[in-house]
Amino acid sequence: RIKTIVNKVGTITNEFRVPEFEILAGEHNMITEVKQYGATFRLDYRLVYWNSRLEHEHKRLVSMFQAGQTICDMFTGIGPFAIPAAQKGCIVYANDLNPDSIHYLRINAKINKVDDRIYAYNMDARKFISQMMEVPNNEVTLETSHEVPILDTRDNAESNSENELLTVDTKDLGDSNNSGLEDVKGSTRHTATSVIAGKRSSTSYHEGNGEAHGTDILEGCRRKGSTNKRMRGSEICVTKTWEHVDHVIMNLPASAVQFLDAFRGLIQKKYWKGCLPWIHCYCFIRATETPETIIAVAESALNTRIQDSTFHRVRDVAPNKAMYCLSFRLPEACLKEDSQ
Ligand SMILES: C[S@@+](CC[C@H](N)C(=O)[O-])C[C@H]1O[C@@H](n2cnc3c(N)ncnc32)[C@H](O)[C@@H]1O
Repeated sequence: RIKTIVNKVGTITNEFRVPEFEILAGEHNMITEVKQYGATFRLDYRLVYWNSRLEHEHKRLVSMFQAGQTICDMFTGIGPFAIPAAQKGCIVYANDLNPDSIHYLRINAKINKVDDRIYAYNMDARKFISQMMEVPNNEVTLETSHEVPILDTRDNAESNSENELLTVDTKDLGDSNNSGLEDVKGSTRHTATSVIAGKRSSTSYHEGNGEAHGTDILEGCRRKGSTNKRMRGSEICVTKTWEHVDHVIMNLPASAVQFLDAFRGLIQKKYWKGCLPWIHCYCFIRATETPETIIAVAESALNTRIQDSTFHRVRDVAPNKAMYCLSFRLPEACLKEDSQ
């Protein structure tokens, strides 16, 4: 079944992290399908980033997520975190600057039948995360000129789906605390409000230790009764990203740490409910560096101290360079006070 044999040449230097390949034999066609933990990913190796060596890491991170949680994936690629997270019952806001990645993300969401749980965005990661956390004037609309909602869109990028409606059927929603839904339905502008499976926490963010009626940092915000299975339609309710996000994924190891400044004063304290999000920020550590070096850069970007961070060694990428995942809960000091 092998149709094309390629050799990776050079090092990745371009913005979209797309490697260069030379074709050694076979068809000059780089579109293929790969499988990871039961999900299928279609991609064109000439146009998008893909690395099968990250399979375990994709699996490890997604294993931390619970059904019903809200995930923001700032550098999603073709969706190797986003798709399994959605399969697990999370609602995922997935962004990438590369339009071809978003094209394949949408295709893959459909192939894996999770296009009702993934919202795709094609913009710079800083703009994306600030848009996610922006409280709309009337809590209804957001500026979404580059947004590509997967819901109700067609199979290919030529479908001009960017401006299509996101229509949300409100009739089965049991949660009465859904201001804005009426306006979402039929609105010509999509909001960051989305219908998700699972009951969301209605606890407000509390000053002090930053915990919302929780104990252990990972378990503290898990919703009661949530499982790893997809939720039933009858459990559908509504989330707003400016009120609560559970996890933020930042897999751009060469520079993700530098994007952490985007979180300074980003979340408005008075709207936020529950625990602050976990940030999973990938980075490279060279032989001359230590985890403390990276923490110092991260703290400088956030302009505050990070408590209880963990470093997970993902893989060695070169003799003197390893890829790590730095995980921590966003510090309380990053919240925007009412008066700011
Ligand atoms: C290392 S890849 C990771 C992709 C995917 N998360 C994975 O695990 O395969 C990084 C991705 O970030 C995207 N990217 C690079 N700069 C970006 C930016 N400023 N904003 C948003 N995405 C960006 C690239 O197009 C690429 O798809």
